[in-house]
Amino acid sequence: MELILKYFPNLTEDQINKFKLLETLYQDWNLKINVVSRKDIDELYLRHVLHSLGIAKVMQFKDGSKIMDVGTGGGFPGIPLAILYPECSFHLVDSIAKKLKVVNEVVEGLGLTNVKTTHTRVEEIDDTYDFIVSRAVAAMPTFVHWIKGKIAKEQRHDFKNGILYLKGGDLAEELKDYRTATIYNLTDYYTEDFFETKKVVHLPIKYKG
Ligand SMILES: C[S@@+](CC[C@H](N)C(=O)[O-])C[C@H]1O[C@@H](n2cnc3c(N)ncnc32)[C@H](O)[C@@H]1O
Repeated sequence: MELILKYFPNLTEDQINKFKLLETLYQDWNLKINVVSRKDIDELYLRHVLHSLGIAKVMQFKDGSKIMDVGTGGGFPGIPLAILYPECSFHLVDSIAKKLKVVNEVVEGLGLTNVKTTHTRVEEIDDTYDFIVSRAVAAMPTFVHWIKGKIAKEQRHDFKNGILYLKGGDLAEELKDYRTATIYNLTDYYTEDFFETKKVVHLPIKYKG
């Protein structure tokens, strides 16, 4: 938890309590339904919470923003972002029901009122969002295809509406067809070795009505 405060020192009491409670909730639920690997649960704050919040280091969501987390799995990056941005609404989507069971329990345990979850493939979602966030779900071309038509028209941020994807490694090949993509190295914000190869990719997506 100190790790979170090191990089996000202005959290409210309520946010601190929620971040603290995450560990207990994930430990309990992970025993029943394994959604986070054993190694990762021991380093929940580094590998999951801080990593998810990397998106918030790159850009800040304005109050009232609508965000979808595609392939949220156990709730990452959606849950940590929902704690950080209580005035934004988050839609967490996954095609595997048992993962969402854990997410729903965590959302309830935290008392988060700004999160909704849907058990479906993202292709079936019929709504629009300011931003679509994700981690470890699909290569960019597939992902872009899936989220077609799901980006809102109205621009409310300096960052253009689109995708904010947590990715790692060499992205040159994967992103070669996306000239408008910008890569942000998380090492610019975090000093822990874990972030050495970790990045946030921002890909603006044009609204197609
Ligand atoms: C490797 S896990 C990553 C989970 C989480 N984002 C994380 O980083 O911890 C990938 C997740 O994407 C989900 N997924 C894959 N394709 C999907 C699709 N088309 N629509 C919704 N969820 C999908 C899977 O069910 C799985 O839970």
